[in-house]
Amino acid sequence: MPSLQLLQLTEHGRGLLASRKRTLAVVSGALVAGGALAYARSGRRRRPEAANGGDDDDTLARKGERSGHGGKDSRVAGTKRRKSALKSLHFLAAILLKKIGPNGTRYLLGLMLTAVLRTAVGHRLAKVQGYLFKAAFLRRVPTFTRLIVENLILCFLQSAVYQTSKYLTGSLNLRFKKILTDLVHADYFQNMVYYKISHVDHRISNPEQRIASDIPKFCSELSELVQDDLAALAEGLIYTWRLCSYASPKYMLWILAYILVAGGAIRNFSPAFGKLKSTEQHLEGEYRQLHSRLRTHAESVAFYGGEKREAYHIMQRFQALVGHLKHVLHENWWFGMIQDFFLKYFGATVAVVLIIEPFFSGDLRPDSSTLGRADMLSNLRYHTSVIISLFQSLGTLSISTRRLNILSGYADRIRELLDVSRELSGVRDRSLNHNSSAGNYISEANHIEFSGVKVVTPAGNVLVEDLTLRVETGSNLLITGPNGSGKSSLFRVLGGLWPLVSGHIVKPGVGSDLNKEIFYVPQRPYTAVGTLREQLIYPLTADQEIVPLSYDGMVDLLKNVDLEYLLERYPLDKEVNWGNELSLGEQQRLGMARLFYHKPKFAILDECTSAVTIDMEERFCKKVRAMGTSCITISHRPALVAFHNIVLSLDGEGGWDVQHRRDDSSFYTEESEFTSLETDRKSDALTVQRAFMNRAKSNASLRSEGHSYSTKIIATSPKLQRDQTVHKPLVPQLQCSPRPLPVRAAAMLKILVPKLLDKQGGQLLAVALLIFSRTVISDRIASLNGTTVKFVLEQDKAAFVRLVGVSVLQSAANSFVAPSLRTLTARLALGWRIRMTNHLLQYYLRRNAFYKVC
Ligand SMILES: Nc1ncnc2c1ncn2[C@@H]1O[C@H](COP(=O)(O)OP(=O)(O)OP(=O)(O)O)[C@@H](O)[C@H]1O
Repeated sequence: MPSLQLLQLTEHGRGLLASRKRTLAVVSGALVAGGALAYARSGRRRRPEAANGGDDDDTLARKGERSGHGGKDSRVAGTKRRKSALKSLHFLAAILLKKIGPNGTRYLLGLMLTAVLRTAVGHRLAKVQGYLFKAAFLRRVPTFTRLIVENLILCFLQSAVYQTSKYLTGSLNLRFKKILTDLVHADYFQNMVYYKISHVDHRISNPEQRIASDIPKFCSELSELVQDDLAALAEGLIYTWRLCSYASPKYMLWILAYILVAGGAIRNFSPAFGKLKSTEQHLEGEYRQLHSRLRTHAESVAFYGGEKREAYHIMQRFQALVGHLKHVLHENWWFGMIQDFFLKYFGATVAVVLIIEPFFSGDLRPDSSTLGRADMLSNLRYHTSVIISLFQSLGTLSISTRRLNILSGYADRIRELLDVSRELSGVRDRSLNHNSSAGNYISEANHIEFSGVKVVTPAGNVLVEDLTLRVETGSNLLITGPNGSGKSSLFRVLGGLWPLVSGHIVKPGVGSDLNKEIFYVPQRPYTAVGTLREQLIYPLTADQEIVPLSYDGMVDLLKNVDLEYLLERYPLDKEVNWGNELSLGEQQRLGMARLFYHKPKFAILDECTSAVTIDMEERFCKKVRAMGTSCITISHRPALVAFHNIVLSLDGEGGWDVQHRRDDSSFYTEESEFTSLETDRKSDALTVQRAFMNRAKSNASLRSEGHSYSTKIIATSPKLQRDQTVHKPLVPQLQCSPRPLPVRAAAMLKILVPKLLDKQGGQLLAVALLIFSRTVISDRIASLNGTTVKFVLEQDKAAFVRLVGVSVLQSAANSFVAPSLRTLTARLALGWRIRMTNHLLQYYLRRNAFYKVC
């Protein structure tokens, strides 16, 4: 803004200005025309893209956006969507305010206080800087020195208050994050909602993205908005009061009128930023999910050699994300031009008029004396600060709608997750209600009983019809049937993972987690990352143990399943990713040891011995029996029939039958009333049953031999001498000798800008050109401000009006250059992201690198 130095503009300078004005007008016109042409072209380019179709979410989202400009229906739908998103924002804001607590309240109050302090310090600084102008003009050195010292102190205070305000904003952000994350977790970890969301409900595609990314972004943007708006409110109020007290209130009214009209006009153009943000987060989530899937199934993909297929899938998702990001950049670009023009640059011209007007005809008009000119400079400096601060604060408040719009995009996704989680966490409660009108409920008893239970998949396929079966404590049930007949699904219903659609279930431990009384051992037991001890006591944590598991206890448990060598291989406190390091058989044996530790009343063994030796399977069954635990075993192995006194056979088409072992070891049959034609699947089930009957006899003779074949082999084999020395890893470790910085920078540059004349190089040059244009325009604006002061001193109204015209042109040029620069920089960043991703994926998906790095 005005400076003393600029007062020294000469006649020659004015001449130069006149010729430059023409140049500037031509350049501005060219830039605006170029911008309009580029916009029209990019709009045309996008249309065929959409016409080509592609059913990805991005295209759909864009279709939705665009159709919003067309049909009335879609406009109504757009308005409804926006309203619902804003409702979500209100909903979350109400929760945050309710749960903010004393600490959060302190942060909020602190932010209010710092906002007022910042304004007060800023106001005093504006005054002091005005006095500085006056002291310099009158050459009063002692006053000037005192003011410089005060100015320095105020600057320090301002930076201290600003940093405090940043700290408080960060703390408020953390508080918000904690409240929302706790709230989501409370339902998400209740009643197996985390399972139901992805396996049963399917309304929410990637909950982890919403929890780990949407919540932090929402909280960070909300706390920033609170800080900015509080500061803007404090500045708005204080500067309005000041302006009205030393000049006329009409200036304030003009500013307000301008901001309201400009803000209203901008709002009409605004794209649905909330929806765009929501789609962006959705696509980011899908892309990340594919990467996590690859990590989880790295071994299988590597064995199949499926990296090309995976790369294709990942790149497809990445392309959808990039397409959407480009669309967002485009929307930001054209909207940024309109917003910047009205609120920043043309607003600045209006501000200049409001700053200068009282010096031509108002209360601040200078007299011709030296003191009068000095006063005028001082007032001009102060008045400029007041008007600019008022414009800025009202501008900040008026763009809050746009920021709220973006926030509502996150809010909608978070609220959706909260609603679905809450709904799913309440499902169990309905079936726990004994007076359920539907007649389906779960109640407590010492045994397990199914009465008229129907098992239906989330897709609606009936697997078991009207099952009636009772398993007393002490008896053991074997469940058999062809693949996909619903064996595991029966326990999904028993455990409450799938809803009980009809019938009555009785089981111990109702209302608590499945594992308390009924312990589930799956085929691939879940092995959490942690120490060996943590695997054995899972899902308990050390502080939940009633009697802590001692080292000797661990040795006993592991000896039972021949895994004691793990104690030698892994130090006790070493955290290991057991799922990656143990074979399936070892993992199954670890799962058995876990069962021995928990000693539940009932154990559901879901093909949990499929990968261990027959000998180990027998030992396991005997041990479980000796523990007094009743087994409900799902298995295709006929050998296991000897350990069970009930066999339930499912045919996968709703039918079932139960065979009870009599004391004489023969079975009698109890069939379901549900009969169907003798299909292939039914005959499969019969074959399995027959095999059970035959194996039951042969197993009895085998058992009489005392020792199994494998036991003999193990007994005669020499004992393994375990070498205590530490072996060097056989897989070569990555050599990480750090390369010098210039070499790394050169390598990075080679990836990011391989050629100066390609697309990225061109963008880089365009950014440089735009930065240069911006500097030229800023320089012109600075000269213009100086010239303005000169015209005020000379009271040359005609020259001032001409200058305002030039200022409008400069504003137009700037409102093209600034958003274009932002967009181009963001496009450059996106281009580099694409390059880096392609470069990394090329190596990551080659020669099974994705498997090796895990
Ligand atoms: N989340 C789900 N949504 C829809 N259908 C499912 C879901 N989970 C399982 N199913 C279907 O339910 C059927 C029964 O599955 P289940 O896992 O109970 O079979 P199973 O008898 O244990 O088979 P297997 O012997 O192969 O382990 C299968 O056809 C399966 O495709």
